[in-house]
Amino acid sequence: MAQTSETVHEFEDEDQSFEELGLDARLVRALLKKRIQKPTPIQRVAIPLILEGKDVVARAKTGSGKTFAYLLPLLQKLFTGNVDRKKLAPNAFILVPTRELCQQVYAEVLSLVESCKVQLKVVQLNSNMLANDLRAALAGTPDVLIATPACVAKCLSNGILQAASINGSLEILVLDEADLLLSYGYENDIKAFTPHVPRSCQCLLMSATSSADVDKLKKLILHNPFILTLPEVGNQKDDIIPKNVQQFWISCPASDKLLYILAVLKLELVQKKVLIFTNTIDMSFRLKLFLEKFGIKSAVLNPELPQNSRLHILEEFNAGLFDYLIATDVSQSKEKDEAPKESIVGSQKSRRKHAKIKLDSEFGVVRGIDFKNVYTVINFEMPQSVAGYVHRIGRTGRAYNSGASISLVSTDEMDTFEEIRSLIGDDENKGSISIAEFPLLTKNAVESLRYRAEDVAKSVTKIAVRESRAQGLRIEILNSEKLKAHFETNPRDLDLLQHDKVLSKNAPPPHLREVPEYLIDQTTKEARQMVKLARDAMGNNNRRWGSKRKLRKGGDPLKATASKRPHKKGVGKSGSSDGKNSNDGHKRQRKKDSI
Ligand SMILES: Nc1ncnc2c1ncn2[C@@H]1O[C@H](COP(=O)(O)OP(=O)(O)OP(=O)(O)O)[C@@H](O)[C@H]1O
Repeated sequence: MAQTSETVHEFEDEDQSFEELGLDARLVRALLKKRIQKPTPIQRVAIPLILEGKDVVARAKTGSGKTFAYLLPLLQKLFTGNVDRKKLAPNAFILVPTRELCQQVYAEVLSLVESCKVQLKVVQLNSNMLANDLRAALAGTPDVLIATPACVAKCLSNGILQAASINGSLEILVLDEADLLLSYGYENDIKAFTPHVPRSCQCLLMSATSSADVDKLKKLILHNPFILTLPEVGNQKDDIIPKNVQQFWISCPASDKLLYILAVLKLELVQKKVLIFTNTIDMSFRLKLFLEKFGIKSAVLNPELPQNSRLHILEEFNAGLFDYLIATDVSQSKEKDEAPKESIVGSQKSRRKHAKIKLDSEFGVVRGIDFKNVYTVINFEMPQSVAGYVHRIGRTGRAYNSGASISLVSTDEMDTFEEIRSLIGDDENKGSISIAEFPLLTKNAVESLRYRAEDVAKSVTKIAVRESRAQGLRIEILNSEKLKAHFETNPRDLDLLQHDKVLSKNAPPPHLREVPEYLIDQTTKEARQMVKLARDAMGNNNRRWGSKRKLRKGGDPLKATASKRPHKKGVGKSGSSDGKNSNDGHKRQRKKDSI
């Protein structure tokens, strides 16, 4: 396919409104309902080009609003164009790498279509659906299809979608998270599909990083694309992480990671909500069990769980029903390659009886998923690539909200970390872009918790992990069935199930729920107080674009202290204890705006 490209460098008017970009009034109103007033830079450039019918390759940072950058003009074209009611295949295909993303994009499209009160049929398909269900979903030919490439390939090979129909109907094709599509193994699926994409079809390719894979896709699919590389994105190596995310790291032995994360969380040195990444499912459960002994409740998210549960966990976390989510990033672990693997449902005996449960190869929580209001991302285990790091950190600081990340780096992980650091940019002059040592955690603070942490860590044995993993899975399978039934009648009910249930057989001992004041040194107390003040100053709400509300200057303790390390004086002994544990008083509330 022909390959001429044009690069857009300048994005003049920062005050341009959605109307000025040529967006339909109905869409503008729908956005206002979501409290979205002003376009982001990528939206300012991409929307007019897409409305003009240009092929576009857009590369912009994580969380920069790429989804609306293509969705808004795509929907407008379908609203205002002459939709062919007799067509035999959808007019628009949106291909994404994971089911979670399918669901997320689907929900976004549906809410816009509903708000705009237009007649458009939208479906999402996944490759787990039976041929009959796929056929039923495609009956009456939807206008927009959201699916993984594997699912489209399956529909083609089963004759559920006809190549000729696609060729006759497809007007817009979007490859979202293009930097991922090939690494998720969809190359053959995409190759099976592209010959049927008509020459006239407008193709859009969205990505957060540039890579050989993106180039490959570009060559495979696009005609004369406009390549959008935002000035703020540029080509510099250090600019792929939003500037509003402060990155920190802590050096610690692998065997002390539980102790360090306990100190960071229990001493309240970071802001909530917190998203913690591990590389294996077992490690997620180990961490969950460990933390719950100290009264820190968390939910785990991994590819072993049924899809309903995964979606529900994401919804609940986004709605603010719990503050700590431990996500297994299988893209960074061997577990990905081991799928399908044996289930660990139940005991050894019952395990033999159970069929194998596959890890879901279309699972992905790291990339593209729009976690709402995550302030802190913690790499409990380091990702194994720079791209993995960028996408994990990109789960905070979304939509120009502020955020922070902390990577716990052991000696074994130092090489990877150095590589990440050199690619992300880590020199003195780059200020907040560099990955700084986490300044709020003192050696004393860590040591004060060592005895308790080591004691508890010993009790979280391999068997305990296995059992709780099996129990967690059992609960979620039950949940999943309930969810299925329940959501048919109450699609928006979030309160049915609780995903951050305690899995330990024994209730957490009361004395571990509180850290006695005498154990906390003065520096840590001050750091904790600063984090609390910052949280109060922000109302624990991250800012949105277009909002007049700004962070109080110097209100963020990490910014204030990133450059100066705390003095490591002796442990302050104070007999007083306010004994407050934010988890204990945590109220399960529904936050309306983030559903
Ligand atoms: N113009 C806007 N003003 C305010 N918020 C916005 C705007 N556009 C999008 N958002 C919000 O910003 C968040 C991030 O958007 P989106 O998921 O599209 O980012 P992304 O660039 O696709 O990120 P990633 O590369 O991680 O997938 C979403 O919650 C979205 O609702």
